[in-house]
Formats: sequence, C-alpha cells, structure tokens
Amino acid sequence: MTLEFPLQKRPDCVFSLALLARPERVFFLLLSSCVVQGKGNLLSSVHHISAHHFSLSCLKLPEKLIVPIKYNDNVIFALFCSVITSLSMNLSNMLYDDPILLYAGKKLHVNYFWDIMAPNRKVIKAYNAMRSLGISDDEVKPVLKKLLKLYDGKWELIEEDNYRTLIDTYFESKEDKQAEGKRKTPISHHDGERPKQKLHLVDGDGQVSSTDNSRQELSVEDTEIPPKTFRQEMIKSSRTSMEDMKPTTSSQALQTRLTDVERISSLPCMAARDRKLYPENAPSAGYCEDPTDEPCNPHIRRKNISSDHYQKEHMKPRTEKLKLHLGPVSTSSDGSSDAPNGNLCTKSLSVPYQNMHKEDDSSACNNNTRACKGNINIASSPLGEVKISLNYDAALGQPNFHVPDMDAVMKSMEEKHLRFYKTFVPQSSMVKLLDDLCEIYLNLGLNSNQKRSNCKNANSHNAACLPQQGVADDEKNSFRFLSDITKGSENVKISLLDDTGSEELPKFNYIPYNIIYQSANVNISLARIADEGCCADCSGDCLSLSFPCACAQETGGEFAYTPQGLLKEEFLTVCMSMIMEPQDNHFVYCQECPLERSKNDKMPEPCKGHMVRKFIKECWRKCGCGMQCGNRVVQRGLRCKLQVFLTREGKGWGLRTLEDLPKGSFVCEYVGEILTNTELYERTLQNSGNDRHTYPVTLDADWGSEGVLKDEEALCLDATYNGNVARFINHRCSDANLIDIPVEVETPDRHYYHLALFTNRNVNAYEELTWDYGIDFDDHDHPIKAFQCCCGSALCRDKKPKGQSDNLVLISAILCQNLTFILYVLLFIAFPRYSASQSGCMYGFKLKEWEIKILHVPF
Ligand SMILES: C[S@@+](CC[C@H](N)C(=O)[O-])C[C@H]1O[C@@H](n2cnc3c(N)ncnc32)[C@H](O)[C@@H]1O
Repeated sequence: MTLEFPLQKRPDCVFSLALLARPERVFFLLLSSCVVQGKGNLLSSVHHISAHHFSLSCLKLPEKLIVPIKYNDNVIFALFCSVITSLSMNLSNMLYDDPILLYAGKKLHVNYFWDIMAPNRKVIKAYNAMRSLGISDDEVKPVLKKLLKLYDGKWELIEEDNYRTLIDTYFESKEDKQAEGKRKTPISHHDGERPKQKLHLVDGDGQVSSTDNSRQELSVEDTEIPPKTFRQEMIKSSRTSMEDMKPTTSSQALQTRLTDVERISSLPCMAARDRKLYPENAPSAGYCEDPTDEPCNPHIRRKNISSDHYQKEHMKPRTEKLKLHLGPVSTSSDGSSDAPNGNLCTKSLSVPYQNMHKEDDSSACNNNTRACKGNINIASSPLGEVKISLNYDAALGQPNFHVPDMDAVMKSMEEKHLRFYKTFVPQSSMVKLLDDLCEIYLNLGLNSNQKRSNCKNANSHNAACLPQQGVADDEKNSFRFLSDITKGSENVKISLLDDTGSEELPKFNYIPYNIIYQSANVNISLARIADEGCCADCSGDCLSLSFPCACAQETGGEFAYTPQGLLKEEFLTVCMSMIMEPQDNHFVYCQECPLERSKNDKMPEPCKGHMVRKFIKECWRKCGCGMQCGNRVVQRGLRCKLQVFLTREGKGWGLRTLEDLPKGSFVCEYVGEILTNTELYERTLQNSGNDRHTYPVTLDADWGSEGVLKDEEALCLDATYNGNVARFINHRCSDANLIDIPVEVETPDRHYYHLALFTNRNVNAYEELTWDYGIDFDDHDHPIKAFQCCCGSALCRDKKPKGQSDNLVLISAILCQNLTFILYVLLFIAFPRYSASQSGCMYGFKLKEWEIKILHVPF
C-alpha cells in the first residue's frame, strides 16, 4: 500500500513506532527508538493503548472511504487503523477499493496493493494470503479446493486465524509429497526458488524457525512487491502476542512492560544505515552477526531465541506457537527504506506529515521553528505487523537540543494523547499523534538540561522530574479534557473533551436527580401510591413472572423492557409512530393551557395542543421486587459510556456515546430543576435569551387528562444552571437517534414524571446522540426563541436559509410583507416626479425611514 507525499530529506533522527494490529482489536504498540548523530541508541518505552475503541471505530469505517482530510481529523488515523486492521485481518472485510483522499482540495490516492474487490473475493483473498508466503495461486488452488470440499464450503474455517488451516494443509501436502519422494517441490513458485522472504516462526519454546536457511536479505530494491503479493517478516500468533500485549494505558502498565522493552532498548534499535554510520553504537547483543549482511530486527527477544535457531531452524508451520518480532524500518534520506531489516517484506507508506498542518498552525510545534518535519514510513506484513518509522529532523537544528529521556517522551505522550485514545476522539489523528510526539521530543530535548538540574534527584529519570512546561502549554492551547463532569455522582464517569481548546467550559452545576427550584408541587409519598398501583407481593425480578404484575398495566399488561434492559421493539415502535406521525387523536387540548396562561394570565390564548405520550411505569419503593428488578431501568441511572464533546456544526457542546448502543437502550434521563411554567417564563424573561444553550422541557405529557391545572402543577425541567448530562444533547429534526419517553416512578399523578431518553435505533460508538426537541421553528410566539437549526438532517424543519443571519431574514420578511410599499418605492424611483406629485413627501419620507431601519440592522 502506498500513500505518496513529498518526502523529507534529512532523516537525522529516527523514531520507530511499531503498530501491531489484530483482528479482534487494534493494539497500538508504541516502540520508540531514537538515533541521533553520534548519540546512540536511546530507545525506550513501550506503551499499549487500550485499543478497544480503535477497533470499534476502525471496524466500522464506511464501505467506501472517501473522506476529506483535515488537520485534527481522524481520517488519517482511521485510515491507518483501517490499513492496520486490514493487514491483520489479512485481506478481510476492511478493504477499500481505491479510496480517494482529499486534502486541501487535492485528491490524494491511496493505492491498495491488494486490489481484490473482485467477485470471487474469498478465493482471491485466500490466494493473496498465500502469495504473501510466496505460494503461487496454482499451488494453492488444489489445496483450497480440497479444503472447501472437506469443510463443505465453510469459508470461515479456512479463513480462520489468518488462513492458518490453508497454510497448514498446504505445507502438509508438500511434506507428504516430499516424504513420498515423488518429487521435490520448492516452497516458492517464483522461478522455482524459495521465497525471498523468510517466514520466521517462533515455537512454543520461543525458538525461532525460518523457512529460509539462506537468510536472504531484502533491500528496498528487492522489496518491490509484485502486484497483489505480500511478503512478510514473520508470522506470529495472535493469541500469544495478544496475551503479551494486554491493552493498558496507565503508566504503571507502561512500567510493567518495560521488562520487554528493556530488552528492546538494550538492542541497537537503529537502522542498518545508522549502524553503518555509527558502528560504535551498535551493541552486538540482539543483532545478527553481520549487521551489514544480515539486517536484523531488534527483536523483542524471548527465552531460547538464538541466532543459531534463527538461522538453522526450518519452518514448522503446524506446531509452532508463533511469537512476535518487531524491528525498525529504517529510512533513507529520500524517505525510502534503505535498510530493510532482515526479511521484513513490506511496501512502505511514506508521509511527510508536516504537509498536513497547514490548516492549523496553532497546534504546530513551537520554538520558533516548524519543528514538525517528519516522514512516516510504514511497513507491514500481511499477518499483523505494521511498523511506522518516523523521521524527525527538526530537533537537530536546535542548538540546545539534547536527546531527551525517552521514558519522559513516552510519559508525556501518554498524558497528552493516549488517554484520549482510550476514548478515541474522532477529531484526533495519527498525524497529530506523531506531531505531538515530535513536539514533545523537541520540547523535552530543549528543556531537559535545565529541568533536570531543577530536579532534586539529578540522576533520576523518574517521571515526577519530567519537564512538563512545553506540554502543559500546548495542552492548554490544544485541548481540554475533563475526566468526569459528574463529580462522581453517577454510576459512570462522563468525560468532556474540547479538542480545540477554544470553547469555554460549560458553566452549570451537575445534578444526577431532578431538584425542585421553588414552587413546584411534587408530592412524593408512599401513601399516594395505591395498592393496585404497585406490586407489593412481588419479589426478585418482576420480568421473570409468568404473569406480569400490576406495574405492567400501564403498558398494556406487558412490561416495556426486555430482560436485557432494552425497550421492547413493539413499545418503541408505538412511541415512535406517535411522534413521527402525529394524528389528531394524538393531541389533547387543555381547557386552560398553563403555557398560554404563563404568557398572558388575564386573557390566555387557546391551548395549542399537547401530544399524548405513552408512559412507562417502573416498579418502585412500595413494590416487593428488588432493585435489580428488570422493571427498574431508569431509576438505576446511567450505564452507558458517554462523552461531552465540542460539535463542529455550531451547535456548541454535544453528547456522544463511546460504545455501541443497541436499539432501545436507556441512555439518560433529562435532569434539571423542576420549575413551574410561570417560574420558567419569568426566568426566561429575566435572562432575555442570554443563556444561549438552554432548552427547557415542559412536562406536559399528561396535561390533557386533567381539568385546569394549577400553576404549581404545570411543571417543566430546566437544566440551564443545574442539570445532568442530558443538557448537552442537541436537537435533530425528525431522525434523531434518541427518543424521550415519560416514565412514572414515584408520582402517580404525573404532573411530575421522569423524562428518559432511549436509543430508537442501533447507535454506533462515537455517534453524536441527538433528540428531536419537537420544536416548531415557525412558532415565533414560543417563549423560548428557537435557535437556528444546524442539525444537518435531510428532514430539518427549520426552513430558514442556513448561514443567513436573523437580520437578513428579518429584512426579507419586512420587505416581503411590504410589497405594496416596495411598489411605491419603485414607482418613486422610476417616476419621481409622478410619485412626488402623487404622494408628496410622504413616500419619500417613508422610504428614508425604512432605509434607516434597514441600514441600522447590524449584520
Ligand atoms: C440542551 S442544549 C444542548 C447543548 C448545547 N449545545 C450546549 O453547548 O450546551 C440546547 C441548545 O443547544 C443548541 N442546539 C441544540 N441543537 C441544535 C441544533 N440542531 N442546531 C443548532 N443549535 C443547537 C441550542 O443553542 C440549544 O438552545
């Protein structure tokens, strides 16, 4: 695969990042090595990102990837992930057909070298997997046929474990044939030779075996990959490496991994080119004997791995437990791999990512230089290994630069970025990650001496002594992250992320439960709950009863929830249709509408109608069941992983889910202050629209069933000053992914109830959660002035032309409503004498008056 960008010329400094991907997850293994002129090998750290969210996102990329790359976008990152995942899945479903990347209006092409979107995809995928081992299609064909027959066409058995069965069967049949002595077949089909690449396998005892005794090395020239062919560095067992690489994010975990890393860092993690340049820096341990003839990876070495084994062992495809080797990809000054590190057979991906910074220089490296000049070189094998080498030359241009401690670099990286990747921020990007790595490297490099001297223990490389200034400054500018806006008051933490660092943090008080503001009459007492309105005789879980208890009466004798805690499909459908296709009988009209009364107490206008809503009734305190009863979903509170984030469409903050949510999931309740409508009206008047981002909710689901509601009984929820996470849920017209459903818990009279938000479809992780507030954008009398809707829905009801200011709209309206007047104006202009004579100065004056009015409207 190639992603071509102009290349950087001075790779004086080499970082090596290794990405290891697996189908189940994308593990992000960050190995960093650094070789700076004569300074030697400095690597040091390894970090696992819990890539759960990577994989979630990666695996859900759209079928066709046509995406604009923007700085701060996740596209590059997602693309990388998709590549990585694709590789690890060995030509699985993640493949894209010739994606087009757009940057700054230019098309960038990504050529997937496995262009295999052909009808017989499965066959081709299998061929490709085998080609990567140097096995020809012709050789694979009979084996594949045999297996398909054997497995009754069950492809999954063949595809499993990166075509393990196919590979095994192939070699088995080879061995059989060889044993029979019928003929000697070379493993490779290429000109009857063995494949150029070695297949390194490490067996269960950690012994390395290889398909290739000759240890043929690959240079850039001979890494030329034939079309649709992979070569590979090694095969490793996903199980083993997964085991080794449990995703962790804490620095503690980082430390615990250092035993492995130390092994790496004790090795000369530099490219062959660098080793040639600085032979004194190339310790012998861990390298193959002849570093020039025998390009060798700085392996994560395990017990019993010896170069003897490495050289002598033959491939044992069926029995080995495969293990991981990682090695650097060196990069030449022109960005190509000039030291191919053993048998790593790759196609590299070179990205001088500084090219992608144009849109946002603010977050670019500081120190008065365009410090972020790097090349990314990606090498990959079809079975999971992906290596990225990042060349970063800016550091050396700095007179005071001292190679920073790499632990410190990694630690800072962790603080700056990695915690975000735990929650995968769509606006993050691989580019940004690399950029930050360089920046931190430079900052620490520049500051390390001074900071170290400040450190009490001058010898310590302890993280506590790390220079933090640069990072902190940058953090201030580039993002804000709060790990829990709920102040610990919910079952789950809810983070907040502003990756621009530009938005003011929302000012409000987090409350997990509704709270009465002042005069609202919310009467909670057990005495008010009638015996027939609860299930005092129940115990345990009401959902498990063969006959639903009294609490199910409200929902037609069936509970609204499934045992999994989701809304039942039928119930959801009815609720949806009542909202989506409201009919006349879905509305009730109050005799005297509290809303109208709050606007005009003396002469309230007639009620405009309230939508009839279906209620859920949950079991509560007077019920005999336990708290784990399946009919107590909303009252058990938040369970989903949510994040408040800054939207990009001008909607302010928004809420998104960090995990996939099935249809019917309870997300959260709309929590706020319980106000009477009069109180709300007064509050609104007082604030005169200063609180830009508020949208109170009227609790009017049952208003129609009563005669005349008293003021203190007509309630609403206002989350402007006190509220929960729901206050961040933005509006979307018609096709929002949440639905609000009234839930009766403790108050049978339903003047007060809970407003719960459920998903009305499956929602993917990182999708924004939206809810149709039910705004009538044409209702200009509504006490709460409707915002200009930026929901982006094709069904958007706000017909106001987008991007047009209210003032313009106002002017148009004025002009339109005054067509007659305009006619006069035209008359006046066309026939001034006539108009003047006919109308005197009146129109002229009027014209001026209107002109003044218009000109004074601030645009
Ligand atoms: C309940 S709050 C949602 C959170 C809010 N975006 C914030 O930053 O706090 C409702 C307010 O968000 C904004 N908003 C919500 N949905 C919107 C949309 N579709 N288009 C524009 N603004 C929206 C409006 O200012 C609205 O008054």
